[in-house]
Amino acid sequence: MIGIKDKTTKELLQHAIQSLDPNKNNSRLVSITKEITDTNPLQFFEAAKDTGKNRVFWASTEDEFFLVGAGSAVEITAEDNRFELMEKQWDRMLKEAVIHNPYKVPGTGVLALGGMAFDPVKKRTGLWESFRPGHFTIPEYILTKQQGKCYLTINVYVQEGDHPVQLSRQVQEMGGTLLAGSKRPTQDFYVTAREEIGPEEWKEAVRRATEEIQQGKAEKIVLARELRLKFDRKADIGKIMKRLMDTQSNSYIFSFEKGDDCFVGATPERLVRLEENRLLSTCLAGTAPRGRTSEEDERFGRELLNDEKNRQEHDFVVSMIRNALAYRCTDISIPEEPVLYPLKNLQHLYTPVVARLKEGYSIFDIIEQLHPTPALGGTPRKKSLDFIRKHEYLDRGWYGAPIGWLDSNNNGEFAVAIRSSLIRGKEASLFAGCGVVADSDPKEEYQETNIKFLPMLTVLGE
Ligand SMILES: C=C(O[C@@H]1C=C(C(=O)O)C=C[C@H]1O)C(=O)O
Ligand SMILES: [Mg+2]
Repeated sequence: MIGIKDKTTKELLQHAIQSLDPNKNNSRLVSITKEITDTNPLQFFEAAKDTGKNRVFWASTEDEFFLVGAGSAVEITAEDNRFELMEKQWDRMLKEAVIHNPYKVPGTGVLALGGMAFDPVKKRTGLWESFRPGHFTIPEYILTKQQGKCYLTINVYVQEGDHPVQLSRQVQEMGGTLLAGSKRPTQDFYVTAREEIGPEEWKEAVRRATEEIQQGKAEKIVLARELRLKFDRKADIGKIMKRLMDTQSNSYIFSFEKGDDCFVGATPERLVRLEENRLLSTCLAGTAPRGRTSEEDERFGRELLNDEKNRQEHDFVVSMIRNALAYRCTDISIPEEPVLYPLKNLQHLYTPVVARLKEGYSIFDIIEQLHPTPALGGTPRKKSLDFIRKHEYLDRGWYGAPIGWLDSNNNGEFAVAIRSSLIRGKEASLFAGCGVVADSDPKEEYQETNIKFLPMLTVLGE
């Protein structure tokens, strides 16, 4: 990794191209970050559509933190053994990279955004054909907005024979186009059909899961189902992101676009945040609706906090995360009791986790260790995954899996991709699941998934 101070784009590119070793790997990433004037992330996202580039959007609404990426400078992908292979590709790429980033702000500089399949073992269907079991993109252009300040990062993969003057003009022009925003009006679209996939079969699977749990074969199994929508025209992703931003607070709002397919959502569930060695994780499980009045809302909240079944769902997550972090972290701090985590359509039990990551471990190690937590898989992990593979009538794809970003300064954040939908042109698949424990009632769990569909359903026009 080479760091250079105060150079122009042209000079940096020139330097990088000249430094290529023709006898070795004759290409490398050049990454240049500049602070820019205030820029609207959604406008940048829209402008990127006009350029025909694939886009990625990430917002942590709580911190007013935004990342918007356009295009792709480097792709990191893996099928099997994905954590190790992706980390190797990331490290190798960074070693060769020329990075000009004087700011060191989390989420600037060389940054990979992406995600992975929930279960690389389960047989895939055509639904998720555009999404690999592990896939990160280092976008060509990244807008970072953090604490009111905006940064533009340009990532270029330079090769021998590249012309620095031309290349510099080209990337600066494109940067300007993206920062100028889009004049194109967003497009309305309407739901024309709605289909729940196998609701009766799903309830039956829940019943079976409770049986297995009562027989002591597992303690918790999370089962998910799908709801399909059809639209009168292609769904406008920019419009969906805007609506999610307007309606879903306390969430991570995301979109990963691959051609006509796009995975979008607003998830409240942090898996891990790393700032150098300071680690945060979250236990989020146990659900109640929001009340119509503040009295009703408080009553639902109180009942949730005291409900044995929901507390059980939650506690499995807390103990698993505690154990998973034990070897890799010090100073682990977890409160004894959960608190409420209110969202627009529902409320959850929430326990925050704070720790320090030990030297020698990376965010990849932590994700590998944590995924899937009992919030999305179950307890014990292997037993619950076996049950899901056998009885869940759904290709989860990236639903329920870690999605997020990491940068070259050991910062990163990953969330669990729930409250989400895969948009495929004029169609959408929505996903929602429930933690099934010994005394789960299939009808009630079914109702719980109905509420969990709401954040996406409402922004898709239902
Ligand atoms: C599986 C989902 O959510 C998970 C299940 C919960 C529950 O059953 O109480 C609550 C939050 C998440 O851990 C989902 O939203 O699809
Ligand atoms: Mg539940």
